Amino acid sequence: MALLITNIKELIQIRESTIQKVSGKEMAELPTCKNAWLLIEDDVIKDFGTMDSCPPIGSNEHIDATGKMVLPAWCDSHTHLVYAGNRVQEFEDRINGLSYEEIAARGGGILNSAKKLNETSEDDLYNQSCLRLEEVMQLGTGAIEIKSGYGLSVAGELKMLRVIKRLKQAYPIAIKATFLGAHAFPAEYKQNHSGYIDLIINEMLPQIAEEKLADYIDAFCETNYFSVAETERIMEAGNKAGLQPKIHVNQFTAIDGIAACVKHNALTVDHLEIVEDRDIEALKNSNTMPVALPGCSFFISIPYTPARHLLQAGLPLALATDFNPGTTPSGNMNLVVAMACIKMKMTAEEAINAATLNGAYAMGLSHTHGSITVGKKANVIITKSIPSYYQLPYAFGSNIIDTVILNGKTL
Ligand SMILES: N=CN[C@@H](CCC(=O)O)C(=O)O
Ligand SMILES: [Zn+2]
Repeated sequence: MALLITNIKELIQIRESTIQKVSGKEMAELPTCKNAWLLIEDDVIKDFGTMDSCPPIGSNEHIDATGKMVLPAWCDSHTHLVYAGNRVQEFEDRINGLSYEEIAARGGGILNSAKKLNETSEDDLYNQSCLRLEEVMQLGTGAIEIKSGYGLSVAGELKMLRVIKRLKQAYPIAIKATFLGAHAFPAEYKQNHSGYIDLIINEMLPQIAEEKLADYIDAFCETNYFSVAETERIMEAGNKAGLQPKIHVNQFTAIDGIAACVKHNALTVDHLEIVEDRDIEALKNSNTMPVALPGCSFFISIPYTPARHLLQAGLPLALATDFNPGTTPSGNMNLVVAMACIKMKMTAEEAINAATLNGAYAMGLSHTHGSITVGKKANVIITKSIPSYYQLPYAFGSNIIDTVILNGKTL
């Protein structure tokens, strides 16, 4: 089954397969091809070029993309899309003056979501999660990471990860699962941190590894959550079980967690709203990808990740949504790209690189996703007729998407 897209005004993010991520100054370059065609065969990109070399339409399915642009589907490397219910009440409390930390200290926040999740059946949780996944696919996301972390009990964490497994089997989007048992300490372990970490390492992890339910391991390394030493225990155990770390760190405070993450070969360090020079030094010459989550900064009014400092230091950066009920109830990568340009002063080229190729790297998927490359998955967005790709951040909030194609099939 082949699909030929012709007369593409601009084919965006065309790369050789050897490029797995872009860093520093390289992020300002977004290779494109004007007046282009793209041939998709089954679920992969077969070839592309300029219209003067366009193959005949013949028996291929055909889309005429006159005036429209084509880019790789978004790669959202950090979400908590599987959750039960919502936290609208806390949103109202914050409007009325409480901070995220104050709400968490009163037993709200992550523990509130954990209570709801443990009272929800697996089927109900799956059905709620399907709706969110379908929504983000329509918004152009073609690869996504989903975390556990609202179970905080053996049964709850396994329930979340089994739901993620069912989503993987049911949808054409690429999904990576991350085990986030170390998201918060359940109330009964508040005075017994090592007891809860023992539960994670000795009870949860072996079952998760046995059932192959997770690809990565995560922890919330933060003041009042998991200390650097506690996070190191989690990372060590994860690495031993074959789960590479992807860690929440530097969201509210800088406590030298980033250096520890690099030491333990973390694939990503995520949030980084508060970054010290020593954090940047720790990331230099490492394979660890920093991930910014501007939707979280926007929603709970905290600083934005200092993208310009990271890029000036020659580091790469990925952008993701952080879709979750507490700090970011939105999985819209288009809005994330716009916020990165508007609030973090990233150029559209940098933001698109961060939300595609570098996002794919942040899920270990850059060999198959994140760029228009012969042999990669045919996951593309066809835009509406737009004057330039700057329309995306400029007309923030407008829907510029005409068609989403995942694994070669139109949604
Ligand atoms: N910071 C930790 N975890 C989530 C928020 C979780 C919640 O509030 O439910 C985040 O990435 O922002
Ligand atoms: Zn998160």
